[in-house]
Amino acid sequence: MDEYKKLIQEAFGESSEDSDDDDHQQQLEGSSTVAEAQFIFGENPKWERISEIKGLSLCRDFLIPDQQSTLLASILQEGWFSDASHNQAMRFGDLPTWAKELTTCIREVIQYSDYNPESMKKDEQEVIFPSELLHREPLFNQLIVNSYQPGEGICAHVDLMRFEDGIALVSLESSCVMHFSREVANNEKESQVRIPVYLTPGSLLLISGEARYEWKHEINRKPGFQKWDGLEIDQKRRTSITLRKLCKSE
Ligand SMILES: O=C(O)CCC(=O)C(=O)O
Ligand SMILES: [Fe+2]
Repeated sequence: MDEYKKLIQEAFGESSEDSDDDDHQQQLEGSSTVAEAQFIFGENPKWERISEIKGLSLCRDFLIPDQQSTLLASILQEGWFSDASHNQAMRFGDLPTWAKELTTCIREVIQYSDYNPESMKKDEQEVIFPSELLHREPLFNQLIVNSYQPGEGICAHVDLMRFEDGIALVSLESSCVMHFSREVANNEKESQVRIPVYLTPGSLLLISGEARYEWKHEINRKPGFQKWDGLEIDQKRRTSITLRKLCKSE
């Protein structure tokens, strides 16, 4: 992050870190620059490793509340969910401007976080997002927006093989617990390991490698599943954005 700050100061002078609400509001609307990324991510976006699952990284403070509102407004403006019976929208190829902007933000938050690939061992470098995936063009060309009403979830699944490795998931509105699960052989008996991941509004979850191919993920709304720190989550509407890249042969 220090390198990043130096870069911004060189390019835009000391005052480039000053920001007000208007600056925040504009981030997802216009084209992104290095300076803008600073406003979006605040000082130090922190990454959490989900230690049991290789290839799963969570950045809880990816979008500040103003950014979450702007992003949600852009989604609502698409009109996809104006009919209450619609709860999912899909786009392929040329994504809406706000989704391209979000993609730029995702690339930048990975590149400019405290995490420093040069000083890491090879296997640690894979923790956030493999660099060959981060530098592909486009990073993502498929988008799904899900709008979940209280009580709605998604069954355990591995994302389709028609999508490449490297998936990003941004959460808005109500928090939820996503469970990652897989079967393991234990003394010749199969058992299931299930790891809960708490997705708060504005968080970014990156899924690659083992997390993408060897673990299923689900949002189970049955009683007992939506609990965190012993407390039942107050479920309201939740909106999620999934960004992926289609395999070339498709
Ligand atoms: O809504 C979510 O957070 C997950 C969506 C998902 O798993 C998918 O679109 O494949
Ligand atoms: Fe999925």
